[in-house]
Amino acid sequence: MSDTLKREAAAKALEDVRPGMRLGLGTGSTAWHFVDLLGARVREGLEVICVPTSEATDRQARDLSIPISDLDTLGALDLTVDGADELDSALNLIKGGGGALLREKIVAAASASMIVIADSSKVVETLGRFPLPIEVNRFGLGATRHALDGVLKKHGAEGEIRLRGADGREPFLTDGGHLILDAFFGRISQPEALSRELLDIPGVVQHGLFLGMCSKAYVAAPDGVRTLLKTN
Ligand SMILES: O=C(CO)[C@H](O)[C@H](O)COP(=O)(O)O
Repeated sequence: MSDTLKREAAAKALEDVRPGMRLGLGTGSTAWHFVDLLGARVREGLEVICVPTSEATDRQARDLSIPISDLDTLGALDLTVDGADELDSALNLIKGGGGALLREKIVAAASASMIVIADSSKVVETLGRFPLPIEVNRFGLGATRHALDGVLKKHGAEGEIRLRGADGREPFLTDGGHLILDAFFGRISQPEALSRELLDIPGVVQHGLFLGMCSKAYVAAPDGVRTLLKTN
């Protein structure tokens, strides 16, 4: 997606921000634009308090003098604005392409509402074309992979599981010091069941399926920004 479209979706989400809000700040190239635009509003006098979902967003927000706090202090948030790798018409999401899924899910779950900003290429009929990021503990990786293989098979996965960043280099480590396994499903026809089965594996810390968490999405296309609302 072009930076212009990312910025347009981000600008639309900024219209939902009210003075005094406790905000969750997402991670990724689309969320970057939201934080950038928010920084400009804060410079103009908007008062908000924010919890970033990654070290990268934390740095960006601090550089822009956006007031930062944490969930230990605030406990709950009013709104989180974040990007997504895929979203369907029920506003179920795949997230974690940037590796921040654990903090993103903790922050979104602590928020009264979550808005996703994305371009129309991220909208899919069925989730799963984008490889599902699964955050796992380093300990017992072989056993975790073995258990995951069984879950992938049961859910008719079209592809395999890949350790992120492992091609000849050190594997990618999340902000929490965990590994990411990317699982190539092709299509995920039973996301709720899959979510439960993944979380039943002890080595799985969290996965990138965000089900029923997003209340609204701003989807940018060359002919404008569409608003999608959660229906149920
Ligand atoms: O989940 C994420 C990071 O963990 C991102 O929100 C997702 O990867 C989308 O990123 P981008 O806006 O760069 O396409």
